[in-house]
Amino acid sequence: MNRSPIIALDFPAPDDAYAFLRNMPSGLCVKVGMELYLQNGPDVVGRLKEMGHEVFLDLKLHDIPNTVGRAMEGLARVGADMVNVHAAGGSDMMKRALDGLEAGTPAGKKRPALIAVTQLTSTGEGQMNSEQGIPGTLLDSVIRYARLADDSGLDGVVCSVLEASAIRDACGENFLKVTPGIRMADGDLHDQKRVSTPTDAARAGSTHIVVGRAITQAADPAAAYETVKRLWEER
Ligand SMILES: O=C(O)c1cc(=O)[nH]c(=O)n1[C@@H]1O[C@H](COP(=O)(O)O)[C@@H](O)[C@H]1O
Repeated sequence: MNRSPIIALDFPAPDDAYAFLRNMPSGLCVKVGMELYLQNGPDVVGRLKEMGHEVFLDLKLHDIPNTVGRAMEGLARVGADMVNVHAAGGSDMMKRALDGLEAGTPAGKKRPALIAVTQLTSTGEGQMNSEQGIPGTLLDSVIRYARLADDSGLDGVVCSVLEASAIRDACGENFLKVTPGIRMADGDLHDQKRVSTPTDAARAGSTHIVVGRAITQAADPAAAYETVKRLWEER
């Protein structure tokens, strides 16, 4: 995907997403997540592609290797540019996901990029320690998952901006660091815990930022998008 900010189209229905996009610039990077996809199916991805947008299909698959591999084989035909799994599913699952994507990608088409969620940006360190039973720092857990994803052949990870530079050191410049949890300096955090601004994301080495409510719920979403894009590109 190109490096423009990825707008999370977290809407219940395709018509809501299309209405939102009517007032936005063309040729965007957008994200279709569970809310839109699970209620409406794959057509929305094809339609967004026809409209000229690049699409990150964010379904965060996490199941046994065979199930994820076969699901990815099907998803490869949906036409997204990027898809994801949870790194916690393990190395076998991630390798099967990649094999499935490769097997399902139609001849002559580019395989969608495959990235793995490390620790959700809504997770804090105390919660990780007590609820997931993972001791140590959140940064250590994220780096561990990033290395596992890299060793499994994936193209990158989803992480917060706070871990992006350490992942660059561990996995290299070209390994994707897709960072949600983006807020303007005075923005509402909502349910996110590990947040940063577009400026800090650019400085920390994020390769992509994912921005939802800071744009979609702004009074003027097009102006909010332009501000995010300008700050992100002023790297
Ligand atoms: O995989 C994701 O996109 C994702 C991973 C993560 O750790 N945190 C996270 O917020 N996301 C997604 O990024 C978007 C963030 O939305 P906002 O918090 O509204 O900017 C949502 O669509 C989330 O599903």
